[in-house]
Amino acid sequence: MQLKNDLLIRAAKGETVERTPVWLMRQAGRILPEYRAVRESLSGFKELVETPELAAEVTIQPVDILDVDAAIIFSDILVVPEAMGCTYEMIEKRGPLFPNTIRTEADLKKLRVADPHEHLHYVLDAIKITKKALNGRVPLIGFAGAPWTILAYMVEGSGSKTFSQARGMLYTNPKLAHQLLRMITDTTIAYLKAQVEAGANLIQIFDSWAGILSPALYREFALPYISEMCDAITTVPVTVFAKGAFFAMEDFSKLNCETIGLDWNMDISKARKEVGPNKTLQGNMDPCLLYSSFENIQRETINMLKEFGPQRHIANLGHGVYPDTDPEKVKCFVQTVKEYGSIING
Ligand SMILES: Cc1c2[nH]c(c1CCC(=O)O)Cc1[nH]c(c(CCC(=O)O)c1C)Cc1[nH]c(c(CCC(=O)O)c1C)Cc1[nH]c(c(C)c1CCC(=O)O)C2
Repeated sequence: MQLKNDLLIRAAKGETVERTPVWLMRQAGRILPEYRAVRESLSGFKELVETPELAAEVTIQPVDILDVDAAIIFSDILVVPEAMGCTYEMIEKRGPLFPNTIRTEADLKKLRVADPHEHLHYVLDAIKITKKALNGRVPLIGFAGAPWTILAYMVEGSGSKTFSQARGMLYTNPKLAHQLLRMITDTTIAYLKAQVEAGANLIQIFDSWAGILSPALYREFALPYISEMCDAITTVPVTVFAKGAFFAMEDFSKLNCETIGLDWNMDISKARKEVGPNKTLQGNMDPCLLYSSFENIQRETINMLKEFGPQRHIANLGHGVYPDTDPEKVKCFVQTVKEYGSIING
């Protein structure tokens, strides 16, 4: 189906756009009262993720309410470990918890390379329902976690400031780490291909814990698997967002992907030099700006647009929007990009 608003796709491919496209990581979720209303009627987060009609509904909410240029399918990166046989619980106000972590050869033996059509059909169904309901209004983004970030949760068993168990495994049992990364990568490639088949117009890979690895570990345990994933997705643009990986920008320039996401720690002009002219950059406003006044949001957003320049930029935050952000402030960010993104282009 022809997209009515294809700014995101054209910007990703480096085609000329009349205005910078804008969306927000974690736009579907707790910032919206409409999301909380759907969520409260259910037993928990997982029920929402696993009920395709409801996942589709909350996917479309930010398109209607925030007026963003893309939808991102409502799901989680943790559905992949679950499909592999390592289930998680989402504990209210605390985050994910894996009752059975993967730390030994015996743990690994209990896992499988998942078949997305068998074990992740609910996400594929949600994509199909969303596409139909969107009727081409905006592109739909599919996503998955990068293998290192998924390993981090499977080994650690929960969120952590240091992920010391997971990072430790890279030194104490690199062979086991590579075996696990292999299984995650094979599962994720099949899963992303199935998302594209179901209708995803662009794929984003989230490497949320990239920044806790040394450059050497990142090159051994993270980059090769991301590179493989980029090579495997050939029919839609791919975005790689590796939070904190300022040290890997030159490596990213060689990836077979269209867009690199930047967090707010990264210097825009330095990243542009290192990534080169042939990739689109996405980001990178500090989510905390949205706690500030409307005037500040406008001013800083315009500064950001000027720094990135009119082409090969997708406006976004440098990480997911924080749950206690006022949706009116999000709208201000989106509207500022929409207004000034064309003036700067013109
Ligand atoms: C690391 C990571 C996770 N999940 C995700 C990442 C990568 C992005 C990042 O770095 O933030 C990705 C994700 N999670 C969710 C989405 C939905 C789509 C969107 O971006 O709008 C996406 C893209 C929904 C969610 N995923 C989660 C919620 C909150 C659960 C709720 O509704 O109660 C939502 C809306 C829960 C979740 N999921 C995860 C954690 C650590 C938590 C708990 C902390 C938190 O709440 O943010 C794992």
